[in-house]
Amino acid sequence: MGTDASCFDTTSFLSPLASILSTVRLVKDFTFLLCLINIGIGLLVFCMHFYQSRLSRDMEVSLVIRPLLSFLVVGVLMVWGLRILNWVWLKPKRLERCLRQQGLTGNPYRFLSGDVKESFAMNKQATAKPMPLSDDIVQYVVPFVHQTIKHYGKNSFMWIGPRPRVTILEPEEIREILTKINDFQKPHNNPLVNLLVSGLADLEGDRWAKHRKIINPAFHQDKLKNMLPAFYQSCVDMITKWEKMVLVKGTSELDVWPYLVNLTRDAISRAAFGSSYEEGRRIFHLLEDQTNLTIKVIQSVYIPGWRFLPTKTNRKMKVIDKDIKDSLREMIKKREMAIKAGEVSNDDLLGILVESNIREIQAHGDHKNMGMSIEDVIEECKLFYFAGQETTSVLLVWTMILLARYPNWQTKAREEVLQVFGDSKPDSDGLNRLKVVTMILYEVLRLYPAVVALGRSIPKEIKLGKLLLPAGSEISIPIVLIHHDQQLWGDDAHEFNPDRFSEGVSKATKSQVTFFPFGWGPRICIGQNFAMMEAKMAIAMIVRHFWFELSPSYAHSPSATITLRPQHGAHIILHKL
Ligand code: HEM
Repeated sequence: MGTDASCFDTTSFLSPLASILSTVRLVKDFTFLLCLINIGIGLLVFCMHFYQSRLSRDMEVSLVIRPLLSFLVVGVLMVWGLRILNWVWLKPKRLERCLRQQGLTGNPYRFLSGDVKESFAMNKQATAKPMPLSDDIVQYVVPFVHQTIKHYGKNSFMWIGPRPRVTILEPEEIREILTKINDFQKPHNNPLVNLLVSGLADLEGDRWAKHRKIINPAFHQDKLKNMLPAFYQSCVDMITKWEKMVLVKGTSELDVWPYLVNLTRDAISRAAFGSSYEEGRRIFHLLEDQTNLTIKVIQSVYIPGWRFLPTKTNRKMKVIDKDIKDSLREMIKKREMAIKAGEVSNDDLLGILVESNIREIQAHGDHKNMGMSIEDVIEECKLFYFAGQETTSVLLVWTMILLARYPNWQTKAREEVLQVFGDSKPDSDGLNRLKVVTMILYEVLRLYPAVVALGRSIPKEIKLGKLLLPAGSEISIPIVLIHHDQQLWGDDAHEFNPDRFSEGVSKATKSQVTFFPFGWGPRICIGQNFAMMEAKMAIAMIVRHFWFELSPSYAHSPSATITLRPQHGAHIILHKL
């Protein structure tokens, strides 16, 4: 599924969201936090007075209780005060000293908000109007990171509120961070984001390993083959709509973005829930409503515990959450029973996941703890939607935009597709043989990575190259910057040139970690083959049916809002072939 506010240094897949949200709210939240503390103190004092008066009236109280109560209150206040002081000032200053002593530079710590305000302002300015039609997007997509590196150099850090975040650009260090997953963990700053997504992308340690092991089989290449009909049907539905549009004049102008979003939503609904597709779709719609509500809540105010208050939105969210969980629980139970009774073939993600879970439990002598609980499976199903849907639609939309801008590559893709499939239905062998289409998709992922940055937290002091990173600091790996680095990719780093992948990824990267749109190491995206298969199917079907070009009304504005979306859509003119 942000770092500086704009760039979504994320942590988990969804951490882009987490980071943005946490940074946005920070300043406002502190005010609210103080209010809460004040109210708490008020209540405490009131209770004290109440007790004191009762005690003195009723029992002519002992002189022991009064000082004891006062002592208790003062003690609690002092502990809280110190904790807050440490959080907002002492700790950030200590971390800052530690980083500066090692030669890292960045803005001085600004009370509580750090670089957040500036970062947001720059982001707002960068997306206020469309950028020129070029693929040199870094300064528009992550303006604050770009400016920080320009000003302070590559060894720099920035402030996400009171947390310093060190930017890492060296491929060897990136390799180390993404390999040592227990030392460099996903940031878990915002509990509200867990309302939306938990599961694999958010777990650590043994629980992560257990879930990954059980979920892995669902994404094996041989299982993905069985999901092709789901991808195919979703593409046919979209192409049929487009064909109707071009029927009369042979050409039509449209914003393809919402159609591609719909395509990937349909594809994941079918692939995840197969026969229960309609119910799956309903759940995904509920999840979408839930996402919007959560974003609204988090962006306006964040108070610890706020989500438990019975506000209108909170109540609505709870109803949706219950609806989603009840439906998923019902579906999962039915599946479990059917699988145990040997009734269904398990071609969809849910079936394979449930089956793999049952196998894991049986392999450990029916020990339920060795598998995932129903609640765990529910969270993983929700995650498939989040992690898998938006990212893939982003890949497709930038592919269409770039192929519209580079008709020579569109022609090459079409020629290859026609040569491999002719008029027949794309199958998995054929999709695996699409070399040009694969090169194009890689180059799109290089220039426009759906996830623009990864984030990691440092739970314990750790050495990284020459640096000794203090516990409590964070790391940002700005994927988009590394993908556009001229020292790593050559002078044409900002240009669309799929040829650079003609001999595969290892050759193009010289086996360095310089291309990692799906992450890298043990926590690499579990759905990358799923996404690539779906994207190849969609692009193959589109280029076979249509020739397309950019509409004059297209406004180029890549914007890192959760993922790297086209802010003003993707206006394309379709021509029937
Ligand atoms: C173009 C499409 C996609 C892109 C660019 C993408 C990108 C990523 C990235 C960068 C990560 C690593 C995050 C990190 O290390 O902090 C990730 C993790 C993950 N992705 Fe994807 N993803 C895509 C499609 C999918 C799909 C289709 C699914 C599932 C249906 C999926 C499920 C996941 C999961 C579960 C994780 C967490 C893995 C773990 O922590 O073990 N992704 N993805």
